[in-house]
Order: sequence, then C-alpha cells, then structure tokens
Amino acid sequence: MKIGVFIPIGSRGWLISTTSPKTMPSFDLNRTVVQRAEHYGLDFALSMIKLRGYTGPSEYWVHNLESFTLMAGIAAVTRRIQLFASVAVLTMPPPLVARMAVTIDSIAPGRFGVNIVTGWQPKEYQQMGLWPGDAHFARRYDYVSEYVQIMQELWTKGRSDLKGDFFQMDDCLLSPQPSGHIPIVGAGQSDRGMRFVAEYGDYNFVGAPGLNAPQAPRAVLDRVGAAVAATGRDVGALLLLMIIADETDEAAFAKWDHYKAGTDLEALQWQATQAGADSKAQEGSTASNLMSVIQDPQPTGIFKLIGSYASIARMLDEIATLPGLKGVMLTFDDFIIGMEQFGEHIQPLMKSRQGSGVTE
Ligand SMILES: NC(=O)c1ccc[n+]([C@@H]2O[C@H](COP(=O)([O-])OP(=O)(O)OC[C@H]3O[C@@H](n4cnc5c(N)ncnc54)[C@H](O)[C@@H]3O)[C@@H](O)[C@H]2O)c1
Ligand SMILES: Cc1cc2nc3c(=O)[nH]c(=O)nc-3n(C[C@H](O)[C@H](O)[C@H](O)COP(=O)(O)O)c2cc1C
Ligand SMILES: C/C(=C/NC(N)=O)C(=O)O
Repeated sequence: MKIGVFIPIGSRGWLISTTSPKTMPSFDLNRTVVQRAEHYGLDFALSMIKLRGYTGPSEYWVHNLESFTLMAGIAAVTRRIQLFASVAVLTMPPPLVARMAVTIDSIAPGRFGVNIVTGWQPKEYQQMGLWPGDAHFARRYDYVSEYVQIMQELWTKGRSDLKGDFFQMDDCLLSPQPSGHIPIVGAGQSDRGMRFVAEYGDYNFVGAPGLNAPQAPRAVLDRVGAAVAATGRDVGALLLLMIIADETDEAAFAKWDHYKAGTDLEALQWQATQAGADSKAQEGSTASNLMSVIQDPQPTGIFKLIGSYASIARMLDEIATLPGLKGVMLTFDDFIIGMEQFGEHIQPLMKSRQGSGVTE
C-alpha cells in the first residue's frame, strides 16, 4: 500500500476548530514535513490549492501558500519522494501549467505530477473575476477533460492543435518535454468526476465517512472500480484519512474531544453555503453532504483513525486489504508530531509496510 501526506499548505491544516493546532503555512513547515516523510520512506506528498479561506474565528485556510511554487521549492530539497501540486484550472491556461510541470520535472525528474481541481467554492474565483457562473458546476469535468488532453498532447508530442468547446489551440508548442510520464490525479467524488479520472488520470483520491471503521471505504472504492472498469485503464484509488494518535486510545480520543469542543460553526456554515451553490449536486455527493453537516458538527468529515499507535497500525493493515485500494494519503492534527509518531511508532508495527521505513 502506497502512503502519502497531504501537506499543511493552509492554516489549521484539516481541522475546522479554534482548539486544534494553529498550523500556519510556511515553506519551512512544509519542507520539514516532506523531508521527514521522505526519511520514513513515504511514497508521495500532495499540496492543495486554496485561494480563499472560510469565515469564522478558526481562520480555517485563510492563510495559504500557492501549490506549484511551494512544490518547486520542495522538489529542490528532496531526492526520492513523488510530489504533486494542485492546479485550480479556472486560474491558469493549460499550456502554461504544462510548462510549469515540465519545469518542476527538470528540478525533480520523474517525481512530479498534477492534481486537477475544478473548483467547488465559487468565492475563490468570484473574488478575482474568474467564476464563469454556476453553469460551470455542470460542465466542470467536460472543461477539465479538454484541459488535460492539451497538457498530455504537449507533454508527449510537444504540440497541441486541440479545438474544443472551451479551448482553442493554434499550433501550440512546448519544449523541452518532461523526462517521462507526468501523472494526473483528481479527487472526483461524483460519478462524472470519477469518470474523468478513469479516462485521463492515474489516481483518484477518495474520501469516506467514518471513524475507526476500516471497512467503510469499500463503497467508494467500488464506485472508483466501476468507473475504471468502464475505461479499462490502470487507475488507482487513494484514500484520504486523518490520524490522531497517542500512546493510548484514551489519550488520542482526549485530543479529538478537545478539538471537537472548539468546532468552528461559523466556518462550517460558510462551507455549507459555498458547497450549496451547486444546486444540482448529485445526491450523496460531497457538496450535498456538506449542506447537512450542521446537524452533527465536528471539525472535519475526513475519514479518521483515532487511537494508540498499535490500534492505528492494526486499522491501517486492515485498510490495506480493501479491494481496489492503491494507497492512503495522511493528514494529522499536528503535522510535525504526527509525522514522527507515524514514522517512529505506527509504520514499524504495520505488516502492510514491512520493508518500508527509514531510508537514510
Ligand atoms: N462540492 C464539493 O466538491 C465540495 C463541497 C464542499 C466541500 N468540499 C471539500 O470536501 C471536504 C469535506 O469533505 P469530506 O472529506 O468531509 O467528505 P464528505 O463531505 O463526503 O463528508 C463525509 C461525511 O462526513 C460528514 N461531514 C463532513 N464534514 C463534516 C463536519 N464538519 N461535521 C460533521 N459531519 C461532517 C458528511 O455529512 C458525510 O457524511 C472539505 O474539506 C471541503 O474542502 C468539496
Ligand atoms: C484529497 C483531495 C484533494 C483535494 N484537493 C483540492 C484542492 O486542492 N482544491 C480544491 O479546491 N478542491 C480540492 N478537492 C476537492 C475536489 O477537487 C472535488 O471538488 C471534490 O472532491 C468533489 O468532487 P466532485 O467534483 O466529483 O463532486 C480535493 C478533494 C480531495 C478528497
Ligand atoms: C483541498 C480540499 C480538500 N478536501 C478534503 N476533503 O480534504 C477541498 O476540498 O478543497
């Protein structure tokens, strides 16, 4: 099972709470997290792109670095780990992003890939006059299908003449070309999003509901499997999860209870309102789920493993056996402490990671 880390490029990491660690993004923090991940033999690191945070006292994601420039810096100070940057496709034309990817590939040959972000929070784009209107929700995966085809033509042939509904290339050139294949990842949770990744991507990041429920991701993995089966391509599913660990189950749950006590309701309301802008969101989708979370609020809906090092290692081993799963991407409550706990105490107990571990 591959293991990666979703690095803390935005304030508060992934906990919408006033009592969670007050993570502030910096190059130094993210470099340290990725270098320690590399030290412990992790396979990849991904940074998101977020252009506006939530309202509310936790200042969730209010402070955010930019994904490609951060990963370029990290590429220069790492040697083995695979790196992914995220592109908000409404903000940059595909030939430019293709060239940025080639540039990072020349810093870290064969180690760079791109996460395609269609955009779900209108305000991120409205604030800079780039939101095409809510019709974008319905067409977002048609848009990115053209976007990725252009990048892939430029990477493999050095030229694109694609004439589409959204983009018109005219003898568009790219040189130099990358050292090899540049993987495309996406996090489509809707049927259409999963189809896009199955058609053009290499990995689909997925979320699942649940706390200490290692079988819960089966349903979403089956959906990715069905989308991939329809294309016959080799596309893996990577599960997003959060680890909150300590020496005992009780100590770990005490931390979760503490974060829950500070749940930022104003920020959750913001999230629900932004997600709710997609009035035609598929039933059961992330967007429609997020409109109802206010009934039972908590600092994150991300799939969680909370407990002692041994409990978490045991649950990760069970997750590793789920059909269709290629790997997991970790988030932590505190990224510095969490990465060390994972590398020193959890991974060494995992049967599914025998042979992985400290690399230097
Ligand atoms: N339309 C979209 O694509 C869209 C919309 C809003 C948010 N998002 C992103 O998705 C993320 C949240 O999604 P997720 O990973 O939690 O998956 P999810 O929305 O599929 O949620 C998983 C489960 O947890 C519940 N849940 C989610 N957040 C909760 C909360 N704060 N309190 C209580 N229950 C909660 C949901 O109702 C659902 O049952 C956010 O980080 C947000 O950035 C995407
Ligand atoms: C692991 C992961 C990473 C994501 N990264 C980003 C991101 O960087 N920026 C962003 O705006 N949305 C991001 N998203 C949201 C997705 O791009 C997508 O909007 C969401 O999962 C809903 O899927 P759908 O478009 O198929 O409905 C991410 C989601 C997941 C699970
Ligand atoms: C960046 C991002 C992450 N989603 C998640 N489920 O963690 C987003 O949705 O914007």
